[in-house]
Amino acid sequence: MSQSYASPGAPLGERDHAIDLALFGALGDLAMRKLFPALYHLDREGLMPESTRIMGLARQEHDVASFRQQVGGALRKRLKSSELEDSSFERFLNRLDYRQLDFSTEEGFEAIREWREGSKQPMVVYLSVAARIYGDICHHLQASGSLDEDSRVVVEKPIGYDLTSSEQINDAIGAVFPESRVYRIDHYLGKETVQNLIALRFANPLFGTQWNQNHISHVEITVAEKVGIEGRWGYFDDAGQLRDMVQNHLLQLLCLIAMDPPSNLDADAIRDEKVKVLKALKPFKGEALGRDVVRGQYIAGTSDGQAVPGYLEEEGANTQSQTETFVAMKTEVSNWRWAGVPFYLRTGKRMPEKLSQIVIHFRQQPHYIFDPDQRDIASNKLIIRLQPEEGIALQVLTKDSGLDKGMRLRPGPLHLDFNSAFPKSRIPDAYERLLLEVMKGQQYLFVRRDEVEHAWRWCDQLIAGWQSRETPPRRYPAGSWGPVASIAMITQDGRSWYEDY
Ligand SMILES: NC(=O)C1=CN([C@@H]2O[C@H](COP(=O)(O)OP(=O)(O)OC[C@H]3O[C@@H](n4cnc5c(N)ncnc54)[C@H](OP(=O)(O)O)[C@@H]3O)[C@@H](O)[C@H]2O)C=CC1
Ligand SMILES: O=C1O[C@H](COP(=O)(O)O)[C@@H](O)[C@H](O)[C@H]1O
Repeated sequence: MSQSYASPGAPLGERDHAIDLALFGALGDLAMRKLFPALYHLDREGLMPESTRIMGLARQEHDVASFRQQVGGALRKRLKSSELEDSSFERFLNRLDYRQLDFSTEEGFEAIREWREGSKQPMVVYLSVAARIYGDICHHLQASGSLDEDSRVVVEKPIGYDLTSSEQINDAIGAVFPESRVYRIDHYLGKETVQNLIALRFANPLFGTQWNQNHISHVEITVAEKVGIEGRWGYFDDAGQLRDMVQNHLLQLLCLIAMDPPSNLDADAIRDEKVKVLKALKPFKGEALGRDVVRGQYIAGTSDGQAVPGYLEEEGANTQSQTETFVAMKTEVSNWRWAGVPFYLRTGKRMPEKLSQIVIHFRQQPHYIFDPDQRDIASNKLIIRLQPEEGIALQVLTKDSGLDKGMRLRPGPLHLDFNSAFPKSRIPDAYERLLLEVMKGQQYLFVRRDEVEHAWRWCDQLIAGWQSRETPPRRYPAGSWGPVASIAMITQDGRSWYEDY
């Protein structure tokens, strides 16, 4: 069943979307850093109905009091003191319950059925654990009679390691939950600016008419991370930056830029269009692999002026690893709208700053009448900044002011900075929005099974190409913008990565 993107429902705070949330992996990194703070904010802002209950589940021994204390400590560490009002804090902690459980065996799952007995609100099962145990948990929930026809499941990325493993995981989830009740998280879809992309593209005729190969010369998507591996070497080294970031976040951003207008704002209408883009992504063949893709791995360098170790010196590292911590590539969406328009993607760990942005470069005027020396700057750019400061800027050309300047052009932004444009509204974290949509039963911000699988199909052919070539990743110092080859890759087309704002 598809869900409406547009239907606003009743006013905030009055909607009937109370749930019983069973949070598997409640003591893990994601739960403590992201999920509990997001749930707390929803509660504090009056978006969590009174009867909502939250059950934490994990392997460690805790009673309810010590679990609440642990979550309370995590909230205090992560939230501003102005966000921690006593009444909201107490109310939120009082919603929490805890059961110690080993997810790999059925024993103990009846505790969830007992917790649910008599409850009239739907259960949301949030699997904040490694994907390899999603199937076991779903099976045990069903076998213990804990589910009903309204129960939903939320699963984290990455779903699998390649197409085959993702199909196995999706089959195991699908044996218990129909697709209409599966919420696959890609937290980039919950970011404020990503939401705005849909509004920008489909509510502004100005862009609607220009959004194709006749008017756009190329597109850049950069997701640069300042952090390194953050103690997740074991997970990351099996994955690498392509599986960790490109397969999901960057391809989702690319889909939202490249997709055709959906016929309406229903979840499936949007997802159908995204799937068409994924199917049209050009595979890398033959020499394109060496020419259009750059893999990198960071070596020791600096971050914020402090010395930091290289990837192979991180805690727990295997010193022979060839895993990439950086990828840059040039790809194309092979369809009528985008034929001949390169999409340049790059993402890496230990880059100089945290920066996620999309830059749409518009073509130059067909006939140019200004100073020939300024030809390079003479094009419009639309810059969509996801983080750190969310905003949208349209770079336009005006005349440089001053009597001595003649008809000199000057690029300048028409700039919408969300923080200054809407100073009273706090920009919510992606997980707040996603959790609220799960509570409401809206699927438009979640990834459908076929999207995940088409994305894997495309990544698998790239990884197979890498494996057949056996080329080691190129080194780049921590604190730099990646291997020089990634700059050469775009320069060979007479372009450069956009680094101003
Ligand atoms: N952390 C992040 O920033 C991100 C995480 N994700 C995804 O979110 C999910 C969770 O990640 P993360 O929080 O980092 O993982 P963690 O390993 O930090 O947390 C997992 C939690 O699940 C518990 N657990 C694992 N196996 C069992 C079991 N068999 N029985 C009972 N409890 C178990 C762990 O308990 P114990 O500590 O006892 O092992 C721990 O509480 C993963 O799918 C990950 O890929 C996605 C994006 C970002
Ligand atoms: O999913 C992941 O995302 C984070 C980056 O997320 P952001 O919201 O901070 O941009 C990344 O560090 C992590 O490796 C990856 O698993």
